Amino acid sequence: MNNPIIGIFGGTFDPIHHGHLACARYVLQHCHLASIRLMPCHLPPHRATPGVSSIQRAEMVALAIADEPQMQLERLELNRAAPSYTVDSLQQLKAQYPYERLAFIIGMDSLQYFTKWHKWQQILTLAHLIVCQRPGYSSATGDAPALLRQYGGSLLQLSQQDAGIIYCLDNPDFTPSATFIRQELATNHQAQAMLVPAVWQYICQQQLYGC
Ligand SMILES: Nc1ncnc2c1ncn2[C@@H]1O[C@H](COP(=O)(O)OP(=O)(O)OP(=O)(O)O)[C@@H](O)[C@H]1O
Ligand SMILES: O=C(O)c1ccc[n+]([C@@H]2O[C@H](COP(=O)([O-])O)[C@@H](O)[C@H]2O)c1
Repeated sequence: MNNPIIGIFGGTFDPIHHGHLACARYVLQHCHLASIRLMPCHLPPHRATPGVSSIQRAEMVALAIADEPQMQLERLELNRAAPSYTVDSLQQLKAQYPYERLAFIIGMDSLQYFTKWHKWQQILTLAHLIVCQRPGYSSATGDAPALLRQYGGSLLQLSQQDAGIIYCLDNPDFTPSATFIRQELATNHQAQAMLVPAVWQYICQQQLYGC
């Protein structure tokens, strides 16, 4: 009997939106994971530091998943002053949960440049990668084809191996992006349809994103 797999869904979550939640629910439904831990990064490695603090982004994640029993907030990157490299977080999680296997969840846009990530080969020794399709991004471009030739595998392989499988989901399009939401909030002060109501209320109360 293999050890259970915990999903780790890292993100800037600036802010968390229905696309993130739809991905996480789809993964839970299709990959038989024990649970998913949503892990907001403190200092994103490959983009500018967000205007909204990591504590506020984490509070929005907590509000968004309050009614999702299989999802938890993972705070470990919030306390690290260094760039939020995934390899460091997975190492820390492995030490914390020695009997569990890990799967790191990303969108297809992230797979496109995965070989630029810090110590990316080591990431694949610590965890599987589960990749959600994302509108506008294809498995035929960027780093994806070479990575999938070398590491691509089935759900059965994912369930049987400890780490190192890249498994691509066949999910429908989940359209929201945080960039679009930030633009809508700054220009029209409207983006409720793409946000959990409690997150929308938090954004209004804290006057984030120009609201
Ligand atoms: N709609 C979506 N469909 C599939 N994957 C998504 C979607 N939105 C986000 N993701 C994935 O979730 C992870 C965290 O995303 P992130 O917090 O950067 O949100 P984002 O919407 O991509 O933000 P931004 O527009 O600021 O880049 C990334 O791996 C990203 O690919
Ligand atoms: O470790 C890296 O080099 C690395 C490079 C880019 C992104 N990541 C992680 O990937 C997740 C999604 O990143 P982002 O920028 O799309 O929100 C988030 O947890 C980041 O810390 C990690």
